[in-house]
Amino acid sequence: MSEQKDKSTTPSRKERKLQTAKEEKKKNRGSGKKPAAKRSSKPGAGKSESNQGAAARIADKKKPSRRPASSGEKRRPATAGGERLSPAERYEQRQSERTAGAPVTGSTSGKPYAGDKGRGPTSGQPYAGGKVKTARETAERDRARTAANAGGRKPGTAVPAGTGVQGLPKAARPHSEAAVPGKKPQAELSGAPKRPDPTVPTVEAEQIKAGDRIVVTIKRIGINGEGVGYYRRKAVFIDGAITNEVVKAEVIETQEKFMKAKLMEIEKKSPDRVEPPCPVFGICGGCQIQHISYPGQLRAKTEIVREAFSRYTGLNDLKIKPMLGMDRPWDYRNKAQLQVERRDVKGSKSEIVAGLYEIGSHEIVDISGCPIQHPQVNRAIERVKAVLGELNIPLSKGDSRGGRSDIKDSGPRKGVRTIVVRYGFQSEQLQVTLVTENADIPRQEELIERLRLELPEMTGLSLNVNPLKTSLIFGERTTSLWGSEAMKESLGDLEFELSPRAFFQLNPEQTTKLYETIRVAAALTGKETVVDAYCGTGTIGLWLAPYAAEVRGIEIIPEAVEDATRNAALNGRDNAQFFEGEAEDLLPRWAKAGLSPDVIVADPPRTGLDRKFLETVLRTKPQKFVYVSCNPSTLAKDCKVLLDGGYEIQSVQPLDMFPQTSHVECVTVLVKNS
Ligand SMILES: C[S@@+](CC[C@H](N)C(=O)[O-])C[C@H]1O[C@@H](n2cnc3c(N)ncnc32)[C@H](O)[C@@H]1O
Repeated sequence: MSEQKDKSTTPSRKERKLQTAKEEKKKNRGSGKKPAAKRSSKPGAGKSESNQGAAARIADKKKPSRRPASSGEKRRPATAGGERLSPAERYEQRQSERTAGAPVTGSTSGKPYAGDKGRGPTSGQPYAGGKVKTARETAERDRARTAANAGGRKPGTAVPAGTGVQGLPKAARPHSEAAVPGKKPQAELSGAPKRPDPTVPTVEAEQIKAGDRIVVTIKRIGINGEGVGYYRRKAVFIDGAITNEVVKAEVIETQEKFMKAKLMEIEKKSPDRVEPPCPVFGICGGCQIQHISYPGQLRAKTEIVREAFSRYTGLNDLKIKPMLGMDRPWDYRNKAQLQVERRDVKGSKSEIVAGLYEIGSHEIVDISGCPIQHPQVNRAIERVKAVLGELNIPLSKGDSRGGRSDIKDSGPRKGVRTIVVRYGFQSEQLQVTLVTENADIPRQEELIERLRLELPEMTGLSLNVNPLKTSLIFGERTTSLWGSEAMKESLGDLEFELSPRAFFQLNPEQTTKLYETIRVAAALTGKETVVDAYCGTGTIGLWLAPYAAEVRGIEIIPEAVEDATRNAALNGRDNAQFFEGEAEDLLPRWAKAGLSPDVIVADPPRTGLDRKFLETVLRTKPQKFVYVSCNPSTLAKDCKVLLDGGYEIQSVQPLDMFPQTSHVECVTVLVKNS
């Protein structure tokens, strides 16, 4: 009994320790200090209080967000250059800097190139214009997904994000610098397949599974802007990695001939790496290579062209002319086609979001203030959004009255699905087209009145009806709601009228360089018959007409052909005629009827030339074939057919029509073998 009493009144050693800790906690409460027991259990115990405080501040600074990281969320530490942050984290970090009133980093407004600092807003305002909430949501979801993926790896190969290859058990390390201390990581050698080092444990490419981590040296930039390296001769595609970088990446997909991997860490950073200025870079699918300096982009694109020709034609030492770039590779797009959605916002009614689909999904990413679109285009999009919201015009997405396209059987889809805005850099005219599921838009008079008031530069408002669930923006039917359906724009000495559905090059500054390159390449003497295939509104044909005997254009969109015919008259080019039809159908018919063009210029969509069209070229044998292409792969494949059919390549001139994206335009001249 007494013993029992003693036991209950005399604290045990464990209880005493607990009591001391409790007392210390109580003492420290208010001062913010951690209990000594806790402090001493950490490495670095014994540091002075001021050191502890400094360490805590640095850690705080490194937090990309002011929001506390949710439990279970794993954060990769940011290096000084920020290169370990995912785009979503980078976005969040920048957002918190901006909210804190810090200047927007990297503004080189008015300077040539983005330089190594990237580019801030030319207008001196943040890009997102305060309308970044939706992008932030997407960024958060992206981070949550990353955290979820990190938790779902297989035991044995799983390593927490940030631990890199060293976190793998030795046997599972595919290319581990830890495998043989002091040795160069084998993966650094992996790009150039060399004899395997027998002292390094190796894992064959076939054994690699999703979730494994590998170290790869990036050899080049691929056609979609991804870094391309090799793991034991197998190609690895890694988004966000740059040529000559050594990166740690987590495999996300394995196929027989290639793997896809996610960039985890950069071991050796390229001097071409810059901070992408756009907050939604890496989330929105619009740009792919904002993280590469502009000179680096031009080099990468030249390599894309070289690689395509080498792969598809076998021409390994083809001479490619120096890329024609821009002095200021921003604000260049004269047109935006953005999907719209009405979203609920806590505490207020709803907001309208306009943007592009997130990479690999049907979620719209808000791209307000897009840095590659002309500021007038951005401004017009904001105004149209505001008016649609103010008048409560039904939208096809996220609008219960119209049915929701993202919810099955939620009713018919009715309402605006896309806003299309095109701005004339020379004419300063603005064309606005709303693409809807049906032509039945309510409050049309008010809509016209409000838009005219908000956008005095608007010269035409049209409605295009596209009821189909398709990736094509426009439907067949366009009606003018107000003003002139076609807008005016000029290039060089030429004036053009452009209907809403008609193609017009997106980058006017580069377009004049493109057309001049074609003119010089065609080297016309005034005697030639020229075919302008895939002619759009007749721009190339009309550019060449003064130097040719006759120009015939072919175009599939009827309104564009009408524009081209009007444009010929407008510019007094009476030796140019334009025809509606498919190039692969009309050219053979003309050839059959006896037409024998001296020069054919073809500027097809990304899919390239139709086989029937190519066969007709080989049959009619023009002296010169000028191939204008925005897709090096289809260009090179089609050139192979022409090379095999008796042509040779005279010149390849790449041109940067789409800075910050991986797209590249090329003018390739083929001549008949003598
Ligand atoms: C890349 S754009 C070039 C337009 C024009 N050359 C220019 O510089 O503005 C391609 C054009 O080909 C048209 N097109 C697409 N498929 C076609 C086909 N099978 N036959 C004729 N034209 C076609 C498109 O409507 C578009 O106007």
